[in-house]
Amino acid sequence: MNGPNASDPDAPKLRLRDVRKRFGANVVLDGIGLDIAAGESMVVIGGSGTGKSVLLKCVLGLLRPDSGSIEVDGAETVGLTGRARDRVNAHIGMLFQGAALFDSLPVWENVAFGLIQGRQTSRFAARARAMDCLDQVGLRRRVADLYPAELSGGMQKRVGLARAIAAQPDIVFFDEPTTGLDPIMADVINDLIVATTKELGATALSITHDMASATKIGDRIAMLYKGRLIWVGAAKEVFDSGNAHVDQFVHGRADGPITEEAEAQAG
Ligand SMILES: Nc1ncnc2c1ncn2[C@@H]1O[C@H](COP(=O)(O)OP(=O)(O)OP(=O)(O)O)[C@@H](O)[C@H]1O
Repeated sequence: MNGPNASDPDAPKLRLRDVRKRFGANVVLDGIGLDIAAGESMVVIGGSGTGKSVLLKCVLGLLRPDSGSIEVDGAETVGLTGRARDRVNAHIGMLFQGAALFDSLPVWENVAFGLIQGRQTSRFAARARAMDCLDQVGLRRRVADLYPAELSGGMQKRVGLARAIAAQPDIVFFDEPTTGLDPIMADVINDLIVATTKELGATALSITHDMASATKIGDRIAMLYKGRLIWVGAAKEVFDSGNAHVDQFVHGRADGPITEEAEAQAG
């Protein structure tokens, strides 16, 4: 599937350049640069409140960076509004933290929501596509007519994943996809994320602080700390990065430079 501007086939799928965002005195993103190749899976890790969600919202256009550039398929997206923004976001699927399903709609309509709303797909065709997606995430067809409240947390995540892939996006965002799941269910969801994005040939951008998830779904990992990406490398090298901050974070150690700097700042 072509992106919103397929004129530059050599451009990375996503390119961030010197992206900055502050809220008053709180500098959250302090010059983020990152290229994500087509078909690549990039995971951004970082502690609570480091700005992972702000970064994702900037790429989606829900927040406008103060400065910097965010290109999709070589075309600038910062500042796009209305239909131009919708055209970019039509290429993006999103699995929200907590799945964010509509309680009042049955499962299949949750999955088909974007197809029916944005793309004028008939309800008949949308239901058929929803059924295929539910199959892909391992949910039985009888789940289609249940309501989200009738499902376990793991099943709700599967429905959220089915919705994220329903429109066959070429970019998929995963916002803390394993939060709230037990380790076994988290691993099932990680496997499904890998399988479904591969099947689509999609580019993936995920944010998480779950290292098991990051190393399973990421080709590369970037660590966000104090507004900057302090390390970007192959996922398999993250436990051996040679960076003391990354080391403390990925091993979950109470002691280390992150704690020392936080204490110095507080006191
Ligand atoms: N709309 C907003 N207005 C003001 N401040 C905001 C806004 N959105 C985020 N922030 C601030 O930006 C910082 C980063 O928040 P963000 O939610 O991106 O962190 P995070 O890394 O996603 O954290 P977590 O892992 O806990 O979800 C926080 O200090 C937060 O208070």
